Amino acid sequence: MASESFVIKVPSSSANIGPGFDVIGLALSVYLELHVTIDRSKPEPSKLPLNCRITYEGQGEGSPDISLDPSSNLITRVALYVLRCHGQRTFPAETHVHIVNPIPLGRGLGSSGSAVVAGVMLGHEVGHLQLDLDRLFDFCLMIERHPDNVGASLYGGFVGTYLRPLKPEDVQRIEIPLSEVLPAPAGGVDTGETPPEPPYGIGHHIKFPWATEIKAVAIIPDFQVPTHLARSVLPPHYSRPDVTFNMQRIALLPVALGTSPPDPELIHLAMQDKVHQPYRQTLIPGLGEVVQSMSPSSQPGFLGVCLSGAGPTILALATGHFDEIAERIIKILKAANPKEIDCQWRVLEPADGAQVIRR
Ligand SMILES: Nc1ncnc2c1ncn2[C@@H]1O[C@H](COP(=O)(O)OP(=O)(O)O)[C@@H](O)[C@H]1O
Ligand SMILES: N[C@@H](CCOP(=O)(O)O)C(=O)O
Repeated sequence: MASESFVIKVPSSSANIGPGFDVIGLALSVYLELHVTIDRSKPEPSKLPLNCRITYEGQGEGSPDISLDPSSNLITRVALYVLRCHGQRTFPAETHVHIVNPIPLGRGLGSSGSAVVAGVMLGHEVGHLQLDLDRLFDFCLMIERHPDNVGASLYGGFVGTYLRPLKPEDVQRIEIPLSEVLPAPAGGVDTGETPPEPPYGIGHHIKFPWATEIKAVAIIPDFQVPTHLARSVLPPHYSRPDVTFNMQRIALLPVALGTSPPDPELIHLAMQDKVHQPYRQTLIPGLGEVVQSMSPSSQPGFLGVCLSGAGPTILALATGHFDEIAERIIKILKAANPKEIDCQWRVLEPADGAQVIRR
């Protein structure tokens, strides 16, 4: 085959949906795309680093967050990890990856989870590896260590994710530091070593139904909250009443969001959380007030509200009156922020999982 081209399309996600911290995820209709071309027709060896050229358009274009060096870019580093676990040291000559990314970075809409899924699928496709989706999930989980956002982006829809009990030696393997899984820069000194392969069957998912009347209104402030920072403010231990509170709600949530017509009071109750949102309010001024002040009885069309992923995006679920809901939330966020902030908002739908499109 002289040349090959295909598109990898991966949805964004909203993780947690209130009480489902590190468990529940919803794939959303904003998509990261990789337009990949492999030109095998040139007789001489490729002069490209790692045989790969990256171009990029979209969120964060030109910023240091998005490297165009294949040994540093998150997507191509992840692809190289998958390839190297299968005895392939570089991309096939000459590989061009054009990234089109409308997912805002560091806002809690799963940009990094989508990038990891896209990277795993890229390695899988260019290496012609023939792995199934569950094995691809294992690779994603060696990098993004919580399964909710990558699970939603890989499998699509509204999902519950969980980690299987692993053998002691496999537990040690999934705790290998990220720096060993994805040495940076990947193309620096190539020791020729095979990186640590994921154990089989690390994660699992289950798809929940989603009532078609329910839309997701994403209110996206114009500042970033890196996920590692939003995780660092969480306590190491929780009180029994707080854990019980979340377990009671998480037992309701999939049924509440899958039942048509939706019951606004039940959904509002089922989206409450005491495990992560109260602690993250310190990073997202106004979050507490949004959660406490919005209710179905005072806001037509409104069902419930939560922090999207690690934030700062706020996700309201609603059946209508989207503009009024978004404007009310934006007003609260603006009033609570000491600095002037801007917010964009969008009405999104649940999305299908990651796909490879060949024409
Ligand atoms: N398409 C992409 N290509 C390369 N790197 C990306 C891409 N999307 C996200 N990233 C990396 O992930 C970081 C954001 O990750 P994170 O803090 O987890 O926020 P988010 O909530 O958006 O996932 C970005 O700063 C960037 O380094
Ligand atoms: N469960 C994680 C999800 C992080 O999602 P992201 O979209 O912010 O990357 C968390 O809440 O930390």
